[in-house]
Amino acid sequence: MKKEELRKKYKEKRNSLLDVEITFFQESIYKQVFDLDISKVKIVHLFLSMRKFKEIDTNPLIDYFRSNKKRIVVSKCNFNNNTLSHFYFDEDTELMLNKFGVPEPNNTEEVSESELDLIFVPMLISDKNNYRVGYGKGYYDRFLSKCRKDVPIIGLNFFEPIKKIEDVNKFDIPLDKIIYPKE
Ligand SMILES: Nc1nc2c(c(=O)[nH]1)N(C=O)[C@@H](CNc1ccc(C(=O)N[C@@H](CCC(=O)O)C(=O)O)cc1)CN2
Ligand SMILES: Nc1ncnc2c1ncn2[C@@H]1O[C@H](COP(=O)(O)OP(=O)(O)OP(=O)(O)O)[C@@H](O)[C@H]1O
Repeated sequence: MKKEELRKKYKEKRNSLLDVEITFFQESIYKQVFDLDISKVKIVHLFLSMRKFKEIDTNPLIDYFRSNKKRIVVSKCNFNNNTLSHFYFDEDTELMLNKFGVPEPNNTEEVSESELDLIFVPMLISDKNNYRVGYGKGYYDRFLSKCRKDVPIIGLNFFEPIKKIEDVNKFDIPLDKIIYPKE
């Protein structure tokens, strides 16, 4: 299937998940994140969920990384050119919802892509080659192209990867790992 069709299909699938399913799936996803080796990581980039679209709640992961003395970085959307800028998200950082419903930090220090040591990315679906489909504006493809090449990029999703996204393009960057509910 192609991205456009996959976007529609997986938006619908996610919307129809029950709260109990989401809770169950998230527990499995969190456990797998807690098993990652983070000994060399200082700065973790995470997304803050669009709750209206039933994205994975990343708050427990933020708590986990903070309690392990990692600094958290989150993004702000630049709507004029579909790029992201990145800012520290500390315990006292205020958040405001942007026009997409994504929480964004207010008045904190900007961080360059090269400083990030571990990156978690949202998605609608991925395939067995670790390519992802997002909301189709290229925010994450532009962002990931600027990160250090040694940095693990980990996708989080409620759904198992499909066999193949048919219309992968030259901007698509494959992820290093996809975490989805298992066992
Ligand atoms: N939590 C989270 N943050 C993220 C992403 C994400 O998938 N999840 N993104 C991943 O790339 C970027 C945001 N991408 C988005 C692209 C489109 C829409 C969206 O709602 N589009 C509506 C039209 C909204 C409008 O223009 O007012 C639509 O397409 O119907 C939302 C987010 C950056 N931040
Ligand atoms: N690094 C880049 N430089 C210029 N254009 C890009 C880059 N990455 C992606 N694009 C463009 O952005 C558009 C959206 O890309 P794509 O369909 O892969 O989005 P997506 O990965 O589903 O969405 P998102 O990254 O927002 O979650 C495409 O037209 C693509 O050509």
